[in-house]
Amino acid sequence: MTTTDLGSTATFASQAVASQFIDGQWCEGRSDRVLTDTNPFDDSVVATIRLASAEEVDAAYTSARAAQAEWAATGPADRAAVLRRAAQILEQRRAEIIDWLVAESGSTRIKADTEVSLAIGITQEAASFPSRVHGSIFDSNTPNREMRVYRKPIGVVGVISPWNFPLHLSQRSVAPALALGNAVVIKPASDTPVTGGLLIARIFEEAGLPAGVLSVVIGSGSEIGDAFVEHPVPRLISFTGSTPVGKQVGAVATGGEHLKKVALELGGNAPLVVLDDADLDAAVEAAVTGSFLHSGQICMAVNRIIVQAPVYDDFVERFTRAAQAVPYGDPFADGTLVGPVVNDSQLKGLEEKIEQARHAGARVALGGKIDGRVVPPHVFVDVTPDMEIAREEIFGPMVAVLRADDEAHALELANDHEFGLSSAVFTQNIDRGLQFAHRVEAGMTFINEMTVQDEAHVAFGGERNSGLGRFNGEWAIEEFTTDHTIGVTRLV
Ligand SMILES: NC(=O)C1=CN([C@@H]2O[C@H](COP(=O)(O)OP(=O)(O)OC[C@H]3O[C@@H](n4cnc5c(N)ncnc54)[C@H](OP(=O)(O)O)[C@@H]3O)[C@@H](O)[C@H]2O)C=CC1
Ligand SMILES: O=C(O)c1ccc(O)c(O)c1
Repeated sequence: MTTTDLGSTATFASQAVASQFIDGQWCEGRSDRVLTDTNPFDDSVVATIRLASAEEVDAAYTSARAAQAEWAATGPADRAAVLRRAAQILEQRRAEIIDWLVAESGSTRIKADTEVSLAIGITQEAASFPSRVHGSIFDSNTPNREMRVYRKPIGVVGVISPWNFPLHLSQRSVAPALALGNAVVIKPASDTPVTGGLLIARIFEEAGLPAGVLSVVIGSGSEIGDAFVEHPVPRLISFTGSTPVGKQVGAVATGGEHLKKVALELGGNAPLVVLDDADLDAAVEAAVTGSFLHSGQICMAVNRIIVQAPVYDDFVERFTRAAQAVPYGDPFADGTLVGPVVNDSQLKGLEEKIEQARHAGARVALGGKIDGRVVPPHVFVDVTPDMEIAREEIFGPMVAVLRADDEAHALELANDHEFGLSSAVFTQNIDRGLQFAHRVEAGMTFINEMTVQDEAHVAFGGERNSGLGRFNGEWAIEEFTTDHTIGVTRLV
């Protein structure tokens, strides 16, 4: 049972949130479709929301454009104060937010608590941005002229977020964009309209963000997605989700009538490499958490464990034993690491992956009976790189273990996929680890740590089909601002 009544009243911070939030108003959508938002563990209804039509998308962007100039002109200290208040409110309402994340997205309490901390971290980091933005002045080759480069907000940012870390993966675009003087419209995933957007609206409403600067439209990507992306107002679309949809969003954003920037954080297929001099206890612990936290529904999750031959059998035995002890089931229960997957579509995909892996000849070192949407941790060993379980993003509580003949073969296996987001290598020789890490084709590589890492002041993002751009810290300042060169000539 949750400690917060999340029935059809669907409230957060004493505000009914089962609606659209446009230009500072909580209002009904005008689509003829109603979204029934359900708990993936027990199918209980957590909210019912009439969806937005393209008209609401237009109203949200129009109000954002109208409000943005005044918000950008707000002093840096005042903008920073709103972000700091939002971080305080996130902390004050941590328990209620955790209940919402568990009920709406099937998050375990451990993961939900981590996600609230991540969202607070990026909000606090964003609060430092207003005073960190600066321009440059250059001497000119033209007499009596000065060349000035002003760093300005982009204008209006459209944020499309996924269901796996709905609060944080919206907030890590929304908070920096707002802090830097932009206005924002969020379209959260249909599985998580409240934790992916409407909670954020309520938090910034309470923090004193002026009306219109932030709006949230609830609608399905297939119905309003193109209208949301190709609208003339947004100057940047910040998308987090699958690679196929991300490519589609990128094509619409750059191929439509109104060209705009895109920031894409897409899929992953993280390798965790165990070299022959690794601390196996550390490698096992990191591989378990990295593979099974949030049922593996993380873009940085360990999908492949690549183990150098001399330690392969020992690692497989220890890892399988540790995976067997992973608590799975009711996400409300303290200690659960593996709760339900988010919806039947994801469940079907995982059932197919299990069959494909068995059929391809992978040995099932650990499995179990699926109960509802709870998939027990699965470990496939003796996997070869040609198998789909090694090539495709898994996004579930399962992992493939591959044997490497030597270090060079381990690197070849680690890079043998289309993605390039996160990765890890275990060795007790740091210089060996660094040399290996530099040759991994990824945006992030961790030596002697699991692959799921995110620090608000450090570059986050991927290479190849894992996306375009970086989040966090100075990289977010770059992403959510633009340069305006102004030449100043004094007539003599
Ligand atoms: N890198 C990451 O962090 C994540 C990766 N994934 C990957 O995506 C797969 C499926 O997850 P899912 O959530 O369905 O991811 P999707 O990529 O399908 O959805 C992500 C977001 O994009 C929206 N969207 C869908 N179609 C369009 C469109 N044509 N134009 C604009 N926006 C659109 C979705 O809205 P709606 O929900 O209404 O469809 C959602 O808000 C997972 O199996 C995993 O591989 C998923 C989540 C996070
Ligand atoms: O894309 C993701 O799955 C994901 C999850 C957690 C994070 O902190 C993050 O930056 C990305």
